[in-house]
Amino acid sequence: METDGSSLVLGIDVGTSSVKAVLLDAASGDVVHNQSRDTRAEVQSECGPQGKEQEVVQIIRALNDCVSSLPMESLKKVMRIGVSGQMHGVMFWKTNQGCHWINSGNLRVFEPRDTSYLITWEDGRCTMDFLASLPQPQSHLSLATGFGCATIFWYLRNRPDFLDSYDAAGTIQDYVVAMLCGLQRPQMSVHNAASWGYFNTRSKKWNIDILRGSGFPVFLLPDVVNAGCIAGKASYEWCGIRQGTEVGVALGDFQCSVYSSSTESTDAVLNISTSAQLTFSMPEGFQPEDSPDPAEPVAYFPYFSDHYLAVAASLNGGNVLASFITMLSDWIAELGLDIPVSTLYTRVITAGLSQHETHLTIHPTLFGERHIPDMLASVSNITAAGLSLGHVTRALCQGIVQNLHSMLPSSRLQQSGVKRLIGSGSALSRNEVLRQEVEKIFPFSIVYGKDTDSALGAAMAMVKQW
Ligand SMILES: Nc1ncnc2c1ncn2[C@@H]1O[C@H](COP(=O)(O)OP(=O)(O)O)[C@@H](O)[C@H]1O
Ligand SMILES: O=C(CO)[C@@H](O)[C@H](O)[C@H](O)[C@H](O)COP(=O)(O)O
Repeated sequence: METDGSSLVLGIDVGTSSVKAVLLDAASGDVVHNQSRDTRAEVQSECGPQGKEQEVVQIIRALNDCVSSLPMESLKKVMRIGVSGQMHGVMFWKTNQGCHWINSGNLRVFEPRDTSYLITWEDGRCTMDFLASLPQPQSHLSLATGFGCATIFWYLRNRPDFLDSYDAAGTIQDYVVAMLCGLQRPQMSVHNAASWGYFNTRSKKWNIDILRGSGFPVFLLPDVVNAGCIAGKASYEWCGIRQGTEVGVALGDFQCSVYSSSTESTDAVLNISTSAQLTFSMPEGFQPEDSPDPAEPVAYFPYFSDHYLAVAASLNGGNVLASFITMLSDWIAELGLDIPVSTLYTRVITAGLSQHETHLTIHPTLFGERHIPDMLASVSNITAAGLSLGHVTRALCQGIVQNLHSMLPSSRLQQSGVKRLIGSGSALSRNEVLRQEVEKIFPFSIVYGKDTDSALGAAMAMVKQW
């Protein structure tokens, strides 16, 4: 990218709990501003507690608010926009009718129109029996519940009328790019296509024949392009960013968190946000085995320039702590009291810090794991002396880190040449107990990034021409 010393790149991350935005000075590589907003978008799913859905209007309002709170004079200098977000999920809309552009104060913003909810990566509606009834993908990645194609198959088999209302689909971040650029057909990067299932990362093509043969609505599959490509230009001025600004195809959030934080090939990245991932980069030329082992906790996801990342992607990260806080908050309310959630986080973390060790053992897999969906959470070694808030918080944080470590142990990282661990994600940066547990278990030097890592990675990927 040509820079004149005043060019800024906007990076956005549409996460499961919050949206983040950073402004990166393309010439110096400095972050000049950043913002985040909680989305609070979760809605009841028609599938009951197994379903995990989010209100798209709520997410986009948080995004508009987050971006427009950046300084106006800086937004006017934005030359490119990079977008990342929560992978695997799917939402639906109608071509050319997915949003309307409105005035909000003196700014132009877009509002979703007649879209579905976003069915997220946390969605559990596809049982093992249901997944076993689907055609075998031709991909090195196993299919799991919460993956876009599995969710579309679920609608096809259980609510075919639902799909009749739509002719376009994508992840939430693909939707954002499609709306910003007014795309006729959504585009999807190989990062997000791989996260939907039924995608072959070697040929970079959907398993069209297999899908079509099972009656899958293949017209809903976005056009796939390489990560790092430009998807189009902003069709309107947005939050003060000028019309015509280039917008990159949406990227995966975990690839972007690695891109912003890992500087050496011998780095591993541990990201804890709503979910958690431990990942390192595979050497150039690495190609995964053609077919997956469903019991293997480490998967290989496409990165940039035909590289792969080995990743242990846990479904149990900050969401486990958030569930603990919700449980406490509900109990407190039932007892007739009221403590704000932010105060609960602070007090719980303070209590955990005062308890350095515990014999209490919490296996925290409230949400199962993709390689063992039926293994739920458990607590053991409970003694009367180990019931304080400090013991429980310490054991919970220890459990989250140990669970991830059991999926990708230090020994395997060392054998792969890892020498340093980079910690990222706001659940980690805001929780010292979690950081202490990371430092106890991993025998590497550890460096912490900032909580806008994926948004920063999305911006950095747009500075570099892939
Ligand atoms: N006040 C807080 N203090 C510490 N941790 C928090 C606080 N609020 C939320 N969290 C943690 O941060 C997680 C969400 O992180 P975030 O980076 O916003 O997620 P995402 O990138 O998935 O949108 C929550 O699941 C929770 O564990
Ligand atoms: O499952 C994977 C990768 O396979 C995930 O880790 C991937 O990064 C997803 O986007 C996350 O689960 C959601 O990200 P976040 O909102 O927790 O940051």
